[in-house]
Amino acid sequence: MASEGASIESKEWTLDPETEYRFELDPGTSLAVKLIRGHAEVFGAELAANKPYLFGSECKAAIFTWRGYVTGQPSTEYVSEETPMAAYANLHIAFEQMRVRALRDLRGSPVPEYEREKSSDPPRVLLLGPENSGKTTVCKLLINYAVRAGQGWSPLLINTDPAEGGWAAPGALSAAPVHTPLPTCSPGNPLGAAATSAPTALSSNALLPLAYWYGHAESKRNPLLMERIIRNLGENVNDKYQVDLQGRTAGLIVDTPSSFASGPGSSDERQRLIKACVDAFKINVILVVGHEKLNVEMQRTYASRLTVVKIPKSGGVVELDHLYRERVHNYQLHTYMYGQIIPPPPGISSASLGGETLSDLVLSPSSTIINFDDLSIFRIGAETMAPSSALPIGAARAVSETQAVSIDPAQPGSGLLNAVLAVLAPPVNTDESERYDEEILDLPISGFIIVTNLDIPHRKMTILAPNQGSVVGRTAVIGSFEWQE
Ligand SMILES: Nc1ncnc2c1ncn2[C@@H]1O[C@H](COP(=O)(O)OP(=O)(O)OP(=O)(O)O)[C@@H](O)[C@H]1O
Repeated sequence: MASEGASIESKEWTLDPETEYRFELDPGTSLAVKLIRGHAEVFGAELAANKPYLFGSECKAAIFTWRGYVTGQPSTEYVSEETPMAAYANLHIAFEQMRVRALRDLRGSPVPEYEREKSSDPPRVLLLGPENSGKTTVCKLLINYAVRAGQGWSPLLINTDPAEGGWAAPGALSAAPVHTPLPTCSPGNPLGAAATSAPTALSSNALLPLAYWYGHAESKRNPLLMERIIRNLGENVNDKYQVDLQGRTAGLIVDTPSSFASGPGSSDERQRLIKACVDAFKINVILVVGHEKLNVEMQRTYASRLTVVKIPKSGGVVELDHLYRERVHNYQLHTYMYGQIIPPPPGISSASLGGETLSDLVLSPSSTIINFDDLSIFRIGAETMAPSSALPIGAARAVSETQAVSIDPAQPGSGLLNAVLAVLAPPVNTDESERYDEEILDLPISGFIIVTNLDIPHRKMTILAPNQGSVVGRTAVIGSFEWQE
């Protein structure tokens, strides 16, 4: 460990093979990491040598390495010799073999005798686990290893955790083919940046996600809507695979919310959502992260038709509390509008964020005044909604969970001020006879806006959007997320 100059606190760590340096950052602090010698990776994304990498926005992560050099002041830092990386690497090898068999089958190449009995299905993996079990991290790791395998795989990463945000704002469920390793530098961009909110010339930003708007952080708030979105994502994935046969061989990985594994919601609801994922994405492997009961439950339900594997939880996964999760939602919305801004620690002038130059990641949103009538705004279901199972026997809902209710911005209590709105893509089919009542639920998101001011007397509102594109005539949907700068 060595100190470097008066203004910065720097330390040098020498790590043994298969150990990791773990850190947790406090609000407002950042960390720069430079690899001096050997190989190192952050959740599967390799670090280039002699190049400072920045981490910020209360990032919690680990660098799995042989030799490193660290500058900054993490609130918690330590080296761990106990990691489940060997088990995760074995999983990756098994998935890689499945991909190779799928590609061989597609190309009609000869199959060796000892592999004749094996299936030629690519890995389509569902990750399940309780809160803070490291599901998202395992997904990222497995995707990054696949991308780095040098075979040109672009597996699909599907995020069904509405609290995660993924490539869109929190509240969205999304899917994207991943071509380059996903960086981890801030929880504001947990899965790397999407091309829709950042310059497309950057390699790690070339992600083009398909996203649907759920609008809430908890999946139990509107399970019917969740299920519908999962099925919509599944249909799109299957349509893609119909025409992209080679892309199909890379497989897919589905991250899920912790409420699928445990929690207060009813067990039937959980099971229904898991089944929706299994069916929609034609899952053939379920990975259960460190949860014995869920593993047994999944073995009982699915072992006859697919593989269920229990995998160890990493001791490095940090217990994230409610307040931290709220701050992360704010970071995500800020990042969506303004790009990824992390001031480097004192003494560090040139650093990169997940491999990209700092200045390339800054965006300037635009604030525009529009008329109330320029935008049709809807809410899906009622504002406060008890689950159907909690209604008195025989009682029916006034507004169903999947009904789109129009919102009048002029009404006091519309809930629009500071609300995050998802602007939906226009329907592909403009033929009136083909329109249907719940069409709005099946339209993907084209972007997000925030209502920053309401001028009811003049029937005008101010909106903040990441670009200057017009939203006049578009349809937007509100959820339960709010954001203020
Ligand atoms: N080995 C590790 N060392 C340090 N931090 C880690 C490690 N693995 C995961 N983390 C951190 O722990 C936190 C929780 O991990 P992650 O988001 O993967 O869990 P999860 O099970 O998906 O969470 P959720 O409860 O939101 O579903 C994240 O901030 C992640 O970066």
